[in-house]
Amino acid sequence: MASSNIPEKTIERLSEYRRTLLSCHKQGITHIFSHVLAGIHGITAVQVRRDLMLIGFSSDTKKGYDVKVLIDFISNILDSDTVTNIAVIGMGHLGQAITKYFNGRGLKLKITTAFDIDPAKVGQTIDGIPCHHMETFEEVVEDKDIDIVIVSSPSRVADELVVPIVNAGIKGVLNFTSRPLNFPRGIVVENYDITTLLEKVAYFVKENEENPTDD
Ligand SMILES: NC(=O)c1ccc[n+]([C@@H]2O[C@H](COP(=O)([O-])OP(=O)(O)OC[C@H]3O[C@@H](n4cnc5c(N)ncnc54)[C@H](O)[C@@H]3O)[C@@H](O)[C@H]2O)c1
Repeated sequence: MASSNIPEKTIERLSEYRRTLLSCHKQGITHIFSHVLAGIHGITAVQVRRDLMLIGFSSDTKKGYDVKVLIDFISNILDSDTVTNIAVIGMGHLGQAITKYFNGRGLKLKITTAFDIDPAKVGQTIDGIPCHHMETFEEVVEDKDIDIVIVSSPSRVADELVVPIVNAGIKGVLNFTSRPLNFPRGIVVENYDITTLLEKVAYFVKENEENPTDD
């Protein structure tokens, strides 16, 4: 996906660790051992320590990691200095669900804008987000300083969105349609196809049933 010294899977785990750490911090927990963090995420303590070593974090004390220090350390790696503005393309069921879920979480990522073609949605404010027509995509992206888009349009129109996204200078795309999208180098893209993921789960369930293990 992106060019980075830190592997993609580690980045995903760092984001997951941070959510756990934030929840600990909220509960007043000040320290956490690597094996506890590992247990919560269903991985080994070695994996947690390896991930944290990769980002240069090594202040494991007798009491475990300092939760607040680790949150700040991971945030320095994951977050930009400023808020990153995100737009949703296709403000239907999924687009609205993602917006509701995501905003108000105090992250450095914020969905600020939506695009659609439905006259009933264009010009409206949906869940606090103004919805613009796709025809105005390039100018609105520039005006609202949008860096990332979430594609939740119908799959059949996903291909048509590639050129406008590139032309508008979008830097990252999270695509939820069942149509995998490719972009020129330099644009980070993650295709999240729920059917593929579900079929993968079902396959391994079948495998487990056919070849049960003792543990
Ligand atoms: N709903 C889910 O749980 C779910 C889960 C995983 C993936 N998906 C995928 O997400 C996508 C959206 O699903 P949904 O259920 O929200 O559909 P939906 O029909 O509720 O929403 C699609 C929205 O996209 C808009 N749209 C149509 N053409 C457009 C265009 N050219 N540019 C911008 N917007 C356009 C429509 O007006 C509508 O508001 C689909 O590709 C679907 O396969 C949906």
